[in-house]
Amino acid sequence: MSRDIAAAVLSQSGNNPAPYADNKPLDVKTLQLADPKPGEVLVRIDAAGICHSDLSVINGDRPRPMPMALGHEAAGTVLALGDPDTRDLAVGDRVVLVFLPSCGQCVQCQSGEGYLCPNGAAANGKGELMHGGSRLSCNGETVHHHLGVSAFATQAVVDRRSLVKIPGDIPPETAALFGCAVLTGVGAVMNTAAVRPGESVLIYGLGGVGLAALLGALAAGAQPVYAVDPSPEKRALALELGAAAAVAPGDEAAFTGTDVVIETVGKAVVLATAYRAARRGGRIVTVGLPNPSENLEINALSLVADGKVLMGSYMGSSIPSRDIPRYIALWRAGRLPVEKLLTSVGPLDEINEAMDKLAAGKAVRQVIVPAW
Ligand SMILES: NC(=O)c1ccc[n+]([C@@H]2O[C@H](COP(=O)([O-])OP(=O)(O)OC[C@H]3O[C@@H](n4cnc5c(N)ncnc54)[C@H](O)[C@@H]3O)[C@@H](O)[C@H]2O)c1
Ligand SMILES: [Zn+2]
Ligand SMILES: [Zn+2]
Repeated sequence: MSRDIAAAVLSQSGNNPAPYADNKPLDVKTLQLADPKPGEVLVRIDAAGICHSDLSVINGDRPRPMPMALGHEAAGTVLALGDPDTRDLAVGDRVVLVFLPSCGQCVQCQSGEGYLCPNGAAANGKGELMHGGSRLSCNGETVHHHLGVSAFATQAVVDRRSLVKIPGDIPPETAALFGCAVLTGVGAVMNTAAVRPGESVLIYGLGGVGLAALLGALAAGAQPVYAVDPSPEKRALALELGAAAAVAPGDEAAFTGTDVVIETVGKAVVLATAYRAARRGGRIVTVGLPNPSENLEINALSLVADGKVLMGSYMGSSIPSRDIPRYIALWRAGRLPVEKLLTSVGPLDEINEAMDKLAAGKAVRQVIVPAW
């Protein structure tokens, strides 16, 4: 059995330069979605955020098999379970979708590092689900899943391990952000860097991920928190959220000597600058996903003589089933006001215009409501 859904599909990547609004690389069309297999779940997508990683598939920075139904940051409602004996999830449950399912069996999963699960990463790279293959097609042609999720759609079939159950009272537009921006940005601060109260933090890039990192740093008691971004509007938002200062790239000299530097831009040259900005003995966490052709140039001696610690952070080094409830608790206490990262809420058929805004740096998190 399969059902018809509406989804935003990319058929060719790397040759779709902005402006997306004129070019319309994403085609909103009808796809066939197969039944969930055992271990999989059919979900109605209630809200889906647009992340730079979606844009990176379109512009070719993240090469993926085509065609692909994009979207990976979402909140939804369980419609059906592939395995009727499932005890930890029921029809009607509200869920957040996460962009890397972990197998639970590999060395990384057994070491509490499911965010590095090679089996989840391999499935994501192939555009398939963990049990193999795709559940999406268009008139008989296979359509690939994006990061095991494909959320710019009215419904999705995903692995059980891509879902975290959440309380039913959180507005879907806010809940969606917990799936990527919050998990990644807050996790980079709290898990990867393990920021302690009173430490100074400098953040490069004030998109959804960088501003979530800023909120996470403040919630962790960091003091002061500085921010760098070329956009005056985003710098103003950072100040409103509690940054001590926010400057344009090139003007951050006054902040050098920070304890922790978080890079959320996705360019190797920015990471090199971020590396230099950390104090001797400081920690630099890199979150941005640059084009795979980019290499990092840092002074090799400095790494030793300055005792700096350079760390990569995928999915905020998170255990989603542990961390999403923690971040929701902080949100409820008013200490992680992630809804302030919402720029707009709109329908699926305006997705190209929304991508255009993201590419132009004019939005933080735009959320699509597929059933608009
Ligand atoms: N590691 C992970 O698990 C993970 C998860 C999600 C996203 N990402 C990556 O994180 C990055 C950020 O994602 P996002 O959705 O927040 O993107 P975004 O486009 O919303 O934000 C990027 C920001 O960087 C700013 N910027 C550009 N050049 C800059 C410079 N020289 N100095 C400082 N700021 C600069 C832009 O103005 C923009 O505000 C992307 O590369 C994305 O692919 C990584
Ligand atoms: Zn993302
Ligand atoms: Zn694993």
